[in-house]
Amino acid sequence: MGAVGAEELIGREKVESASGDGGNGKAEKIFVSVRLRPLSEKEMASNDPCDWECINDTTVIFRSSLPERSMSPTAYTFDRVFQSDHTTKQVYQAGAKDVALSVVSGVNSAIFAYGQTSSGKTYTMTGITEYAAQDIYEYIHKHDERAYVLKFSAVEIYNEAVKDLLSTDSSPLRLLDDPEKGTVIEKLSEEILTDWNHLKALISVCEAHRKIGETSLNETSSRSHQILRLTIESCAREFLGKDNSSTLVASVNFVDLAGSERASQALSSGTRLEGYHINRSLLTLGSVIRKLSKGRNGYIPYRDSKLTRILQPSLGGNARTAIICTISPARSHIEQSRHTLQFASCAKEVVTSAQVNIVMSDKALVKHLEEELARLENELRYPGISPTVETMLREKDLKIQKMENEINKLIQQLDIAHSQLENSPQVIGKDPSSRPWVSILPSEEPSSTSPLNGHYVGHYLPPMSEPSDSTDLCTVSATSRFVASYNQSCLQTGNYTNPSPRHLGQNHKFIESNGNQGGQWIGENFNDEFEQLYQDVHCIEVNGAHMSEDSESILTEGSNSLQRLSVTTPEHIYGNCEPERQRDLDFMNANPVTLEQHLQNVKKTLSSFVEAHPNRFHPCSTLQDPRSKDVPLSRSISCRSTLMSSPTWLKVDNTSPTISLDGFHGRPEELQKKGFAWNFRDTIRKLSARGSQNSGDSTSFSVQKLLNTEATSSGKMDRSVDYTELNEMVQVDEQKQSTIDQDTGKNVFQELGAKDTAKYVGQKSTLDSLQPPTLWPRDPTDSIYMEVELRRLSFLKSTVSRQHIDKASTVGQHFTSAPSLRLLRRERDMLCRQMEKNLSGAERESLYAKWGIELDSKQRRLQLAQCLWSEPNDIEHVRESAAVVASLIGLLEQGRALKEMFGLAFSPQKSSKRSSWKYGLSYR
Ligand SMILES: Nc1ncnc2c1ncn2[C@@H]1O[C@H](COP(=O)(O)OP(=O)(O)OP(=O)(O)O)[C@@H](O)[C@H]1O
Repeated sequence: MGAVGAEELIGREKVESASGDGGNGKAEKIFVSVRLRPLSEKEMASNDPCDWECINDTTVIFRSSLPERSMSPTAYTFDRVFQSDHTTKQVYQAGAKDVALSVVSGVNSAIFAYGQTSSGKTYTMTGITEYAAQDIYEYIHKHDERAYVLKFSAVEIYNEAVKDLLSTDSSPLRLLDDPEKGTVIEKLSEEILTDWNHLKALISVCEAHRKIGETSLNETSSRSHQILRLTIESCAREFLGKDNSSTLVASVNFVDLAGSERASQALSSGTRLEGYHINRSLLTLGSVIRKLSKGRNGYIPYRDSKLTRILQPSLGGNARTAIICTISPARSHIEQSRHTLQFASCAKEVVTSAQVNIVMSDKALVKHLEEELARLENELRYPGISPTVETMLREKDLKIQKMENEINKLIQQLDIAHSQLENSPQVIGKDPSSRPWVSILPSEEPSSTSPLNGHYVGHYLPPMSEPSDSTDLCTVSATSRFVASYNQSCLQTGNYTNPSPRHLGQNHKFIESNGNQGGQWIGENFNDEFEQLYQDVHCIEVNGAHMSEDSESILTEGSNSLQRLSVTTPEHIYGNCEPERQRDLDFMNANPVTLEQHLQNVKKTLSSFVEAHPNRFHPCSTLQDPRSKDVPLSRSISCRSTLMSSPTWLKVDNTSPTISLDGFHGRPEELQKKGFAWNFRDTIRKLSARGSQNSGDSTSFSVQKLLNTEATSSGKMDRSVDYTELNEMVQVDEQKQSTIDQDTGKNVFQELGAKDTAKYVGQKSTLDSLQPPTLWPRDPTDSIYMEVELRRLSFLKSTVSRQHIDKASTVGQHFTSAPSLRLLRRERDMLCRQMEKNLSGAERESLYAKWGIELDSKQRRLQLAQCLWSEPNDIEHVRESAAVVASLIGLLEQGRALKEMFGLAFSPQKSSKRSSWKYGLSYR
């Protein structure tokens, strides 16, 4: 049995407690050893042979030369056996020290000496007590971090009377039953030890007081059971005297039992009476040990003797116990020796359950009870689960909760994406002739993606609900984000649950089609009309196909958004879907400020591009023979018409007498030098003056709003476009009616006309306080066009951004692209009318033949209109489409732009229906 330090013991106890034994301590068998003493002089003198021999450290055998005893059991095995030549110190170190020193760790312990009279019990226990006391003091001295208090008490049980060996009063002491402490000896004196010498002195006192007598075997036979109790209290010095301190308290009992004896071995009647009591108490002890060795079932007769009653904790209770059984090797004592060995054999089966005894202060006790309460509650919650598993379960619960929250978020995102996916194709598909660009603004998850902007750069306003519009990109983004997040969650949990086959399936199909087929994103859910819309988009975007690689690199490096402008190639928009998704993800996370910066980048890059490719981007470069195949693709004459109508559009502002033009960039410096700068302020002032005569609040559209929008987007004005601006912009439709001068009944635009417009354009430079763009189209009308377009883009981007924010807080706000489709249909109808009006039959037939339309087929003009822009990757086709459109639109009357041509209803509309105005402008 190796020595175990106090810390190790405490640690072991904690481990055991944590292992789920409920804190009842460690179950441990009594350590039993047997010690053979040498033959006494008397035994040797009588030639009493030695029949017992220790063959090893654990086994003692009986070697009898007598044939009648050879049948008896010959070997006994114990935890340790000591031969006659073993010293008491060796017995102590190997058979008692470990148990004895448990006391310094707060664990009760007991060392027993059991054997027949004169077998060497007192001889052994005296030495063990001394060695143990020495070691205890030595330990205390080595552990200065704790403060120790040692107390000593001693009793003897003589003829079933408990006597205090430290007291001169020989009156017996009563045994009391304490509900917490168990059996306590009433009025037992207890000495606080000062040092080792003090203990030795007290032990000497006990020896002096102990009842001894002379027997036939032992002249100084102990006639009583002696119990020397050393109690040790210890507390960490840092907590000494504090409320939250805790104290370890334990006792070690050194028990020197009286020797069993036969009545014949007693010399007098008095000793026979002592022997009776001794044997009786030892018989009870043997009975208790025997019962305990068979388990704790049934009645344990502790109370049958004062000895077993006092030693109850040490016998299968809260203590570590070691029993040293002493025997005489002499043949003459063979029966007592066998009886002792049988007792030892039972004792080694007895299990005790020692635990660290902690005495707490009230405060510490309260804290401990609270912790204990929490532990018990957890036990109730997780019955039969160890604290370690319980902690793991609690962590798992938290993880599961976190994942559930994440899944809920993802499902919400998926629902949004799904609703967007459903909205777009359904609505658009029902109305194939509507203008598709309308659909971008109502997007449930709008973003300021560049495709939106790109629609307005070309001469032909393409559908805004084309494949890469914000709605669908957001759908892709949201779906991608969902799939990624969901997969991540699944990876973390190891569980794959199908969140929503319907949602995932549809979105997945969408993603696949978008990623693999580029423009064929619509898939089977979209009809031919919508496919046509998509082609229309491409026919504008193919503009970029003319560009050089340099221009493309400018666009690529300049801004992500620019890649979605019409000046990019289709591949930029659709060809590589994955980067688009990532950009959209970024975009969706962007705040309005970021979007504004984004727009700024778009503008800068656009300007750079225009500067780098003035010829190709020249607005009037296509003002040639529209039927010529050499006409470079750019804005058609319809653009020019629109430009001419721009001042009219500006005239609608009549509500802001103090117009702030701080955000207006004005004309390019280059144009100012040429005298082409447009006096924007004067124009506004003039228009405002005219508008002020109109119908008050109904003419609430403010140019300043547009300017502010532009200013915001350009970062020169710290102002974001509020959603209310959209409503105000919507009212511009109503305002358009106000462009009908109330006094004259004439249309203001018509009144100003091209001449006024040209005049304004040709006047002085723009505001002095504003810096013009460094790069700007050289053509004055182009410049105006660009300004208008940029304001439109700003407004749209800001509005979409705002909608993106508002949408999060607005449930059930749905937008459709139906108006857009209607406008597209209207535009085609317009082209059909123009064909009939401006083209002769021969010209039309020529066109039909050229475009592969059978002359006898129905709706040939509509077929031709639908053929336009249908092959965006075919530059020749695009040129021819542009030529046809230019030929049709170019025959329009100057100054009367068609609203279908530019997405802006510059020209006044006669309809007084409020709703028509709203649709006419609010979604552009
Ligand atoms: N291991 C030993 N080595 C040498 N002498 C021993 C040994 N054990 C006991 N003795 C001697 O044997 C005698 C009896 O010992 P001891 O008094 O300790 O017996 P006991 O079991 O206490 O007897 P009792 O029960 O009557 O008190 C003593 O004189 C003691 O010195």
